[in-house]
Amino acid sequence: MPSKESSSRYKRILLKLSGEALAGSKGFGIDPKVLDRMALEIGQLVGIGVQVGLVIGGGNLFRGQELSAAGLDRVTGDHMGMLATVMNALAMRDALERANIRTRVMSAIPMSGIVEHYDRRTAVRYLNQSDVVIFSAGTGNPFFTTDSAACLRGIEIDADIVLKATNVDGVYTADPKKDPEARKYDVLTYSEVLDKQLGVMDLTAICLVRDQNMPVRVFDMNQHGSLVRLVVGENEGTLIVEDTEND
Ligand SMILES: Nc1ncnc2c1ncn2[C@@H]1O[C@H](COP(=O)(O)OP(=O)(O)O)[C@@H](O)[C@H]1O
Ligand SMILES: O=c1ccn([C@@H]2O[C@H](COP(=O)(O)OP(=O)(O)O)[C@@H](O)[C@H]2O)c(=O)[nH]1
Repeated sequence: MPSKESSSRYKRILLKLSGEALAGSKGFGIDPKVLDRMALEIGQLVGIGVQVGLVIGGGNLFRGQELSAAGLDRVTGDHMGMLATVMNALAMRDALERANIRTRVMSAIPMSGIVEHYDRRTAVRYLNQSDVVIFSAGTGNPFFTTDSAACLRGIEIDADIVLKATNVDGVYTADPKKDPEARKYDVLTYSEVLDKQLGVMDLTAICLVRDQNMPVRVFDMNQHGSLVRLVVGENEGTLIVEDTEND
């Protein structure tokens, strides 16, 4: 294994995992095999000295918008979605701890006896002692997404980059699942994402990272080893930054 500090281009990252990614091929719920593989890859980062903050979505269990379309009150649906992210966080903590990786779960919604309430200074202290910190319950507010939560927490903890692990291998000129002609970008600016309405991340999240100049990389974590490869400097996925000239 490479020596600490030497091989990583980042000291601290915020990794966003979609809830769907945890469901594996089943499409719903949590696949323990997927959790174990992700824990392994996250453990490799900790092993080379990277501090890891994690935000996990809830789409494998509940999404407020979908529940609302089915007739539920939207805010109630969003509360259910946020609670789903706490369940995913508990499952991920379990997998990480089984792999001997010290892990903390914090929640934006107080949940005494189950997880700690989110506190930025405490989170940074944990990260500095190499604990993985999972930020659950999104932003704590309805009408937001876990992409926004990931960008928010990434900015708050002063991460070097927000890494969005999703089910496509980057940002394309159009949705690659619908347009076979779509071409992948290696790098693009926040303004291009907004102007071209590239739908890989919600606009609230993109505006937040643009305003704080926080780089984002979108990549496919289903490709084994992609997380470690990009952290050690390989060109995985698509980088979104302020100015593509200076990258
Ligand atoms: N221009 C685009 N480039 C890449 N993916 C896109 C684009 N437009 C839409 N998508 C879709 O965005 C999806 C990923 O975003 P999202 O569903 O928010 O991810 P997650 O559930 O991982 O948060 C992909 O499944 C992809 O089909
Ligand atoms: O700050 C937040 C984050 C999430 N959610 C709710 O939690 C659900 C699950 O999150 P998301 O859809 O972002 O999960 P992912 O698509 O990443 O699995 C969302 O649909 C919302 O209903 C919310 O209300 N506020």
